[in-house]
Amino acid sequence: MSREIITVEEMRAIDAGSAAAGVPTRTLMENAGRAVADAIVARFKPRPTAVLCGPGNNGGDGWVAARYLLERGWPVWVETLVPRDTLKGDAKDAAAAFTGETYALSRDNPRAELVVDALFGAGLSRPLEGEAARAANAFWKRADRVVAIDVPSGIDGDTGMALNEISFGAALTVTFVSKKPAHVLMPGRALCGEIVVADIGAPEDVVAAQKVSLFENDPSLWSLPWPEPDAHKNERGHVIVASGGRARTGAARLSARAALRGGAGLVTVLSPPDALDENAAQLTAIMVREARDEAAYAQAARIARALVIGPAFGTSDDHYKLLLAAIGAEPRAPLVLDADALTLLSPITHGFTSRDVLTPHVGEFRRAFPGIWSSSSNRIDATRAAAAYARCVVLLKGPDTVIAAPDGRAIVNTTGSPFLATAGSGDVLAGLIAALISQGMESFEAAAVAVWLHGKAGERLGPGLIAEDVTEILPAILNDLAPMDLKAALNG
Ligand SMILES: NC(=O)C1=CN([C@@H]2O[C@H](COP(=O)(O)OP(=O)(O)OC[C@H]3O[C@@H](n4cnc5c(N)ncnc54)[C@H](O)[C@@H]3O)[C@@H](O)[C@H]2O)[C@H](O)CC1
Ligand SMILES: [K+]
Repeated sequence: MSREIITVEEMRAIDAGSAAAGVPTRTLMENAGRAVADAIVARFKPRPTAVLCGPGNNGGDGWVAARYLLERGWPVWVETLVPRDTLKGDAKDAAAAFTGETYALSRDNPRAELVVDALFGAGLSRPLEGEAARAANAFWKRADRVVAIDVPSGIDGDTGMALNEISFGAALTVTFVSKKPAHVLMPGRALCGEIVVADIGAPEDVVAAQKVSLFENDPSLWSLPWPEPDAHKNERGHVIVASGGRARTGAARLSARAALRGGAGLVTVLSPPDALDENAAQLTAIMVREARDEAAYAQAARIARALVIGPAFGTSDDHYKLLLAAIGAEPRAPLVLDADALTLLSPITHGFTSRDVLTPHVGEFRRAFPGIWSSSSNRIDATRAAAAYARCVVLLKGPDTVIAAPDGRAIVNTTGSPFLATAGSGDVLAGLIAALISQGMESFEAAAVAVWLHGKAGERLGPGLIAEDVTEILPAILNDLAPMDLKAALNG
């Protein structure tokens, strides 16, 4: 399956391009409606089904789907938001071809056990109101009975948000060509249920002409840096993690352990003198190095293959100086900056490099990039703008983590579980990113891989998860991803 995500505007361009290339929009609509009927028939047994049709082409898809369901003997009828004779273009043709029962959308209609939501799709331009809002509210708690065409009506295709918080929710959403941002961003993703992406016959070159640079995270987008059979630990990179002071050291150790599990050959915790014993007492495979002053942080930045600063690091003026010493070292390792490092640098005015990674959650992002946050309509645009502005990789954490590179590439992650929202989870993520960078991955890809693995760990662990578990389950997840020849070699 294609992992590309296209915007509503790109979808419109594909629509127009298809028509210009000889595939009429009426054909696309026919294919779209049939794909919806196919998806329904494959998942549900015949049952009283209402197709709620809106005024535009989303409604048109609904009329086509209703026709195919009727042809297959389903007990199906249409409930239309606007009189059939006011429809235009393809939707008018599609409606004319439907011979089954048709009602105006209202609360007095026969009771449906399945509802196909074909009210609004890509053309939603204002909040749901009137009968459409009433229907959305009526089915809000019955998403298990709803199949949405393109997006659940009320959800903006580009943002995944409902304009006035009124929308449908669905058990199944059938969309066309590729997913849209609303299918990967929250709350849209959660309101879509299962998502089916149907091929509706848009010519491949027309789709390719959009030069999409936004993707849903998936192992098909990257390859992990598996060690060669004769690998030496020095080739797998050295990650250094800066520790906070006394009684603030756990976060750095979580990060460091994740870096080791993530495949870094060597990992060192860089410790202030007062925390040296505390760190040393709890580390074995991970090394500890004392760091007294700015020179020590600059030195660490020079010798590491990736340097993590931020987890419980500290936010005093002295910490600011240590951070700047590391940033200013030349040459220096890529930096993974999280938590306190972001606080120290906010609002960000500093230019980084495309090898550096900033990993803010929303609160940190707003402080780091206040202007960008307030002027962006969704998390993808915000993260892309931040990456371009700071000239580094920016990873905006959340249930729909977005990773953006300064060149405009962006990935939205959809693995994960709410149980990852726990103490230390972000520290583990930062360490994992550094581990992958230290093994030679490009920072943008390293960030994408780390988020994917972190999310998978969350899915496998579920309730009761603590940050330490995320690190400890990595071998199982990595083993599943290992190429067959490596697995064969491991198994003798
Ligand atoms: N692009 C493709 O390849 C295909 C798209 N298909 C389907 O078409 C819709 C998009 O259709 P469009 O006509 O542009 O938009 P809508 O049907 O979503 O609605 C537009 C219509 O509704 C009015 N409107 C907008 N918001 C509201 C509101 N809150 N209340 C009342 N009225 C509203 C707006 O002014 C327009 O008049 C896409 O999602 C696909 O499902 C295809 O058929 C297949 C090819
Ligand atoms: K819809």
